[in-house]
Amino acid sequence: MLEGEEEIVLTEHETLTVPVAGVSLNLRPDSFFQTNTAVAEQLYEQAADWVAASGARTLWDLFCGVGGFGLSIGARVPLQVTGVEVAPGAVAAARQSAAELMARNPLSSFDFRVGDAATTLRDEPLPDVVLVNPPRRGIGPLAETLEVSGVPQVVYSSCNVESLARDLTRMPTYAVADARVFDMFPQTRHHEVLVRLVRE
Ligand SMILES: C[S@@+](CC[C@H](N)C(=O)[O-])C[C@H]1O[C@@H](n2cnc3c(N)ncnc32)[C@H](O)[C@@H]1O
Repeated sequence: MLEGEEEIVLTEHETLTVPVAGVSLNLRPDSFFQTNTAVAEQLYEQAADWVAASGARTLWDLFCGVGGFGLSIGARVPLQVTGVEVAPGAVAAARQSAAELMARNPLSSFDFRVGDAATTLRDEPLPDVVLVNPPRRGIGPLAETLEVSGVPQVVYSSCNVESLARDLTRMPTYAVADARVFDMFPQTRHHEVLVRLVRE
């Protein structure tokens, strides 16, 4: 703000609340959020269907952003959810949403941490399902880590089929059990793909 200018406060709220798939997500200016809320809801619900059917009790939500996957799945399925995200503002938003969800629906527990998805949980007991939703570059070295980990199931949400295909070649002991395409970016050549991988 320049000297002499008057500060105009548009809102006292620090977050924008968006209802998606049974949860109220808190968004901040410095946090990623899916560009198409209606399609994000379908994406989160499909992931929740797969996790519910698997009988999982523990879930890692890696590259969790403001927690959309973990919170919406945990709102439907009793789970211990651990989320990891590199952006501190997004983690603060996820923690706020988790506290609000648990106050009205204490079905699951949530632990959102700031850190690198590839390394933050390396000393923790493995979960039943790892969900990954990386940036366009894909999961990189985390593919090899998952390959040797023994995690029975991975749900991979990707906005770039090229990096998805590259990452899957690094995880040969996983077979694609289900896959679904989402028109997240209408009238572009881009789309979101959700894949369920099971260890053979
Ligand atoms: C495609 S967004 C997914 C966000 C979230 N899953 C959702 O549904 O809104 C990818 C996220 O990964 C985060 N990220 C990028 N590199 C990371 C890393 N090395 N470790 C953890 N998170 C990372 C970004 O900040 C971004 O929030």
